[in-house]
Amino acid sequence: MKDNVLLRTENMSRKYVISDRRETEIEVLKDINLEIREQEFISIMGKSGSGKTTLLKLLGLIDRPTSGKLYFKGVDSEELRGDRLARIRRQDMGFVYQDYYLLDSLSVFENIMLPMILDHKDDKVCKEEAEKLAVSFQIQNLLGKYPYELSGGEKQRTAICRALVNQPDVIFADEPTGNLDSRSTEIVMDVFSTIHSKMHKTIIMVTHDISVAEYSERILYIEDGKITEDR
Ligand SMILES: Nc1ncnc2c1ncn2[C@@H]1O[C@H](COP(=O)(O)OP(=O)(O)OP(=O)(O)O)[C@@H](O)[C@H]1O
Repeated sequence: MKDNVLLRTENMSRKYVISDRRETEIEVLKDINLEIREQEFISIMGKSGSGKTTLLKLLGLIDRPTSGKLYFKGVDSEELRGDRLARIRRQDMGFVYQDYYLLDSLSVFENIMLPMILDHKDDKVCKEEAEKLAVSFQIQNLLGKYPYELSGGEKQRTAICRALVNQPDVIFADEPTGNLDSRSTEIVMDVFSTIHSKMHKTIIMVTHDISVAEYSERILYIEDGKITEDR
């Protein structure tokens, strides 16, 4: 529901140990305090290596903080493990990446349905939901094609349909326009705007492109692992 807190962090940090001779520790995220509400559209910006993807992975429960707290819908992420964590990631969250990660051996239709198939949903329901999304994002004429036959923008719209098919609350996107030309970027960002304004999803997106970030309502800037601006 709009305005409910979806994700909250308290002094969340992430260190990595680099396996050189001295086992050097680097602190990639430092004491992040953040509240993200349902139905917000947020961009995370910052220089290369500033910690954007690390933050996205922590918020998407792919990685874990090394200290501090992260709460998803009020539940301490430390309590989320095993089947419960896998279910949340499959059903409550959708992921979109710069490189699409579509399976070339499956058709566009099968790629979109994949998360539902993995969730053992009814065949007819899978097909209906995938078709509905394909129509919404104007790729219904591509359903029988294979990913290697698509343009970058078409691949990304397929990946977005796949991320939405289980009707998640939140979409995490890591540089979703990073491989696209300006025309395809515009089409894909219009899709994200629709997902936000008409489908009422929360969107958390990493981008280094300010014109892409301007589609969102809130921009977080990260510098050396700290949030330096939140506007
Ligand atoms: N698994 C890991 N082990 C060790 N260091 C890591 C690991 N993952 C990331 N890092 C380091 O953490 C820092 C932040 O990485 P991150 O990928 O979050 O940056 P980013 O802001 O997304 O960068 P880019 O814009 O280049 O993708 C970098 O210095 C990176 O080398």
